[in-house]
Amino acid sequence: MDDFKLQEEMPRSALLPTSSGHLPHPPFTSPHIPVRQLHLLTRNALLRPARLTLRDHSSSGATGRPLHIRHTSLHAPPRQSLPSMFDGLSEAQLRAATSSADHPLLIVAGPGAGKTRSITARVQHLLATGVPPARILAITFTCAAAGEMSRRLAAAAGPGAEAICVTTFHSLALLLCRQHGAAAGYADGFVVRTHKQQRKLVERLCAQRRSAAAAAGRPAPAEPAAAALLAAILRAKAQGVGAEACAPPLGEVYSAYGAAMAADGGVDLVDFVRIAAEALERSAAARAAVHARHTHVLVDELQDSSGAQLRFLRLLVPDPPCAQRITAVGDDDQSIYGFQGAGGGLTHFEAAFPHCRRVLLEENYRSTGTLVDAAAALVGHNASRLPKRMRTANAAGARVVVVECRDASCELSHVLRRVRRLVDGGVRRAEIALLVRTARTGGALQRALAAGGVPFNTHAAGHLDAKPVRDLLALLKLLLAPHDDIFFCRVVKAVARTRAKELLLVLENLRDSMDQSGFYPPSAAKLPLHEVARRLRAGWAGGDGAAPDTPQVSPADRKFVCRLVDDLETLTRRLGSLQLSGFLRRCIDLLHNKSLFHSPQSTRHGSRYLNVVPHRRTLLSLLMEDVNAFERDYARSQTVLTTPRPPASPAPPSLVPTSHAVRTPLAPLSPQNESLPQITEISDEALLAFDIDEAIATHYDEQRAEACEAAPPRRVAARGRGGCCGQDATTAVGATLDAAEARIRERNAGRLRAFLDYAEQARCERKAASSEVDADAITLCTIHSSKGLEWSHVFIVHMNEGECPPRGAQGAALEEERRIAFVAVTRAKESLVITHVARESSGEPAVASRFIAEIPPSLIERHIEYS
Ligand SMILES: Nc1ncnc2c1ncn2[C@@H]1O[C@H](COP(=O)(O)OP(=O)(O)OP(=O)(O)O)[C@@H](O)[C@H]1O
Repeated sequence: MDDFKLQEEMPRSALLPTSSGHLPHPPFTSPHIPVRQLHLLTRNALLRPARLTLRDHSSSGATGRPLHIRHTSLHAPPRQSLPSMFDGLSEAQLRAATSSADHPLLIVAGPGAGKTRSITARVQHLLATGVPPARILAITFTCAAAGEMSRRLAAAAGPGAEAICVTTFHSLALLLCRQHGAAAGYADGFVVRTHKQQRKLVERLCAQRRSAAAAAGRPAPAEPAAAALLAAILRAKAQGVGAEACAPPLGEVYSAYGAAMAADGGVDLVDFVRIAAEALERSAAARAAVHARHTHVLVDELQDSSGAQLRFLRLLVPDPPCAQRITAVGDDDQSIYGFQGAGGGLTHFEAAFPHCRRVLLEENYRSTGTLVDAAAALVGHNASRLPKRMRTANAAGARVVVVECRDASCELSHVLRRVRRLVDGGVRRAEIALLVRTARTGGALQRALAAGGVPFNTHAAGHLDAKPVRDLLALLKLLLAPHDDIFFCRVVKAVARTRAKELLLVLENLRDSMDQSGFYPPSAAKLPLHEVARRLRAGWAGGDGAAPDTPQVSPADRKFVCRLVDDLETLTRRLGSLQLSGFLRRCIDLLHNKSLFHSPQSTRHGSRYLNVVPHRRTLLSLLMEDVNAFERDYARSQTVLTTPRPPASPAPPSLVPTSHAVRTPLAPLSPQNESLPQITEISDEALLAFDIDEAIATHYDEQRAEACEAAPPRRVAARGRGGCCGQDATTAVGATLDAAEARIRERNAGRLRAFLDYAEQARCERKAASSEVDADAITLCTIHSSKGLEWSHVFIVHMNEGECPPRGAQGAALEEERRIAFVAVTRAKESLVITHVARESSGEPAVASRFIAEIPPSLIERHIEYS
């Protein structure tokens, strides 16, 4: 074979297809190369960032000879010669994937138009053009979407994709808050309040307002329910609207809510993004670090971003004249989180990045022609939307089946019959989905499916919502925030069970009396209950002054308090020595309901905690799946979101077991110890495998001897302690181990905090991890949870006025409801069945959803089912 060689230093962009899909004229030299080899060569150039020389191994053995490429053969731009990562992409998708990275790019696409595919191809394109994976930041809205994107990238781009930071808005903002929150006035140790805690706070504030009104002789203020007030506050926050801009009573409660959260050191999910944005706005150093770390940003599902998220996003990218390398993809017709303050993401993006280029993807690859037409007609009734024309080259397929059922029970049996018919006809259960607008209908369906023995998965399930898990999370939070009474009370309830209420009352009374007793140092602020317990325990043990006079504490309670305080201290110590999964198991051992972690997840019908039937996994195994998923993301986020470390130094003689890797040095030792081998910072992998208690117990003497051997004899002699195991050396090694333990504990605390943040976000998403999905089961989920997914056969159940849309929806709210219905319709690939009832369970006549009437009658096949 002739020798061929690529021109060295040729820009790889020269190998990329132009916007028309043609390969550009290449700056190659020399004669002949077969098209197949050219294809390979081009693909290699795209996939390998390094300079490329192709060698002929056919004749010359291992080293091979450099190959030269025939110039003319590259002129031919046949589609089949395009690199495989672009194979099958449409012209528009190709344009989206390969458009210049130096400009902001907005990909606007309809459902099933291949957004996910295009954004994955764009990442591949960036990698192929030499962008290091660690410089790429991909942001999604949910943990589940982030997991899906990671999987797709790994499948498409191989191991290199591991280093890409795929994260969610919340996770990224949280991490930046923890790292740079001080710039916005927030300490690292802030506590993330759960939704329930937020609601309770609003309830308390409302109660205070009522009491204040009663005390002043005024009538009680007329206020919406606490849940509605909280939703309004969170929505306003997400939209960047302050309390001062809201009318009473919302503005007043909002302002009191903010003050109470700040006093408490708590934040809610909306706060992260705001705090992170404020930190980036105020700290040029933080901004510079983020810009240097991530040169290319990609955002999926942009339509779901709120004003606060857009502001945050804008700060992740440098100002012009620097290149603004950001790509966002979204569909305004699928914006269904307006109730959380999202909306207008696409137009806001174009305003934030004025030089943004736009690519439109209109072809639907998912659904039949009939379904595409039905969906387009439905959403066409919305006034506020970007102009878009959905089309498909797919076959017309069957008409949409609309079934009017007598009532809810008739509807459920009808749906079940149709599902069975599909399965009996050979359809895989995994290809069927039942979509509902509300969890109430979902609960009824769940009961029907369970009673009918039909296996199903539900994306509304949440093992993180199970009580034992919430108890465990409270315990973990208490370890990180021992001053927090909310967590302490929950832990006491989880550990002491029936005695908890009385015991907490005793502790609260003791706290009140502490200042007067003289036994305890007076303090202006209330002592945290955990601190009260700790002081009691120390006093009873005779360690902290005289034993307190506490006749009101029964011997059993006293024993309980001592044990609890000791256990919490032990766990805090163990935090410095155990990997996360092991640590969680130790914590579970403390809870009275620990046996529940080892039994299969139970079913709770009819509530938002819908469940999977049959399900053999235990709560513990589900939790450990979360831990594993978290560990994968965390390890990656730590390497890609923090400042690069200096190169690893060779490991010195180790003071820890040799299996535990060691890296860069810790803070210098004190002068008298300086010649001892230094304990070094322990790597993440070592942290995972390292139990310092065990290490100290098992290896201390051995390590001490090693350390002393390593110390220069001059030093030991100078100390005059007569040998390598002298006091100085022992103290030095002990101090060094202490320092290492403290450092590991600090890092593990950071990891635990990040895990709690992760768990809270996953819980809020109310989405089961995809690993929970049973492959041979149909899917039952809310329409919101179905976003981004697709099935061959979809049922939308209970499409009635009052359900979809809910009662009273009008204007923007009605348009959002229509988009929700649109999302549901566009999940189907082949068939869609919509059911509604003629009579409510109360006996009242029911009305079919107006959205059904907005689908052209020619696309509908109607049935009536009253049997
Ligand atoms: N160029 C293409 N040729 C054939 N099939 C395609 C193409 N692009 C995408 N698809 C298929 O179309 C379906 C929808 O793709 P994808 O999930 O990426 O769309 P999407 O725009 O993210 O959809 P949605 O927003 O509705 O969730 C998938 O089954 C995908 O494999």
